[in-house]
Amino acid sequence: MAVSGFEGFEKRIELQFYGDDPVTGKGLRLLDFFSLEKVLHAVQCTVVSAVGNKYFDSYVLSESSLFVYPTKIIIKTCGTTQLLKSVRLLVDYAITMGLTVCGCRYTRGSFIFPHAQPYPHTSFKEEVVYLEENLPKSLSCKKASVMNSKSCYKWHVFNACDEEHMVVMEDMQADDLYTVEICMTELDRVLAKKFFRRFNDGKNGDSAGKEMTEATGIRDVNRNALICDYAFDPCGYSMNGLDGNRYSTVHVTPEDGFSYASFECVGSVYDDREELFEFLNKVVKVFKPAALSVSTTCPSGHEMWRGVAKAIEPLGMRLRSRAADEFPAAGSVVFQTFASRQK
Ligand SMILES: C[S@+](CC[C@H](N)C(=O)[O-])C[C@H]1O[C@@H](n2cnc3c(N)ncnc32)[C@H](O)[C@@H]1O
Repeated sequence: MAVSGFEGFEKRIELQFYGDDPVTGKGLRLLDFFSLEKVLHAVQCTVVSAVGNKYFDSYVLSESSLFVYPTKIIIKTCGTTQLLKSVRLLVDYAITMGLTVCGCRYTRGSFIFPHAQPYPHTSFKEEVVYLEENLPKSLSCKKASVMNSKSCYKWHVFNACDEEHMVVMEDMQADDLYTVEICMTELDRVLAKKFFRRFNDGKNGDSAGKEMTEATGIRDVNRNALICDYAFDPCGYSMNGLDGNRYSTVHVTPEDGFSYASFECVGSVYDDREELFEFLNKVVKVFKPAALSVSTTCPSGHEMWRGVAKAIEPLGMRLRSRAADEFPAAGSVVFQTFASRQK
């Protein structure tokens, strides 16, 4: 942990591949655990809990989460982890499995303790240079952007894709997927206390995690999800939810002074949107943050951000800023920030 406090804001990378054997259809899910551990060792985190289903494997990490699909991998890490060190290793492992990387998306908010971040996370510029040096040259359609807000929190996005597969990727986007990433700070103190373990509770990380999932209301966000949860000692909480081929994930740093919680989920733009808006509404109620940002990534033209704002505003949150940008193959990213009306 940094001398100052724990950095809750996560770094997130998503790598997309092609070349999966249609017979097994397992792709990256066949990567052995030893190799995954090597990747995580480079990033400086470990697996604390894991569960998979028919569609993907999910891992709760000592610093956030990892999701492995046949042709997609998503790693989200917080603290002072060196997430980008995973890129070269993953691309190389994938080659040995007959898979080729064709897309990369890196996103993060603004760190609370930027000076505690190690290379290559010392600045966004450094991160972009590092990504460009470690991704294959074939990912030539690139764009890096810092999306501003009225507060000190900004949204950093780097996107790269292979020109040859851009059409395929755009088709895949067109068929559907959105990602919603919420970052909450200055959590309600009473609610944040629920993410502290009781002294000598006689539980382990898994059983204490289960208890927190129920006691905090996180279990009610999506009752259909299979949940893999973990409570850290003396405080902190992480969970992955699996609902068919969709994941959701929650991470909590409850310490006063740098409290932070995040929620992320994926889905199809053709799903029932009311369900998503209900999830968002329930999650924000679990934390009642003073400040919140939401980044919505989806195929251009779907305007999911409108409903996202409508779900959050009735919870005593006022929209402070909105920024939008377009990225090759990834579609449109809309970054919205909100502040509690009570502040
Ligand atoms: C890993 S969790 C959740 C991460 C998430 N990105 C976040 O900060 O919201 C981080 C919380 O767990 C606490 N924690 C306790 N032991 C930890 C450990 N061994 N590794 C990482 N975090 C730990 C931290 O102090 C912090 O409150």
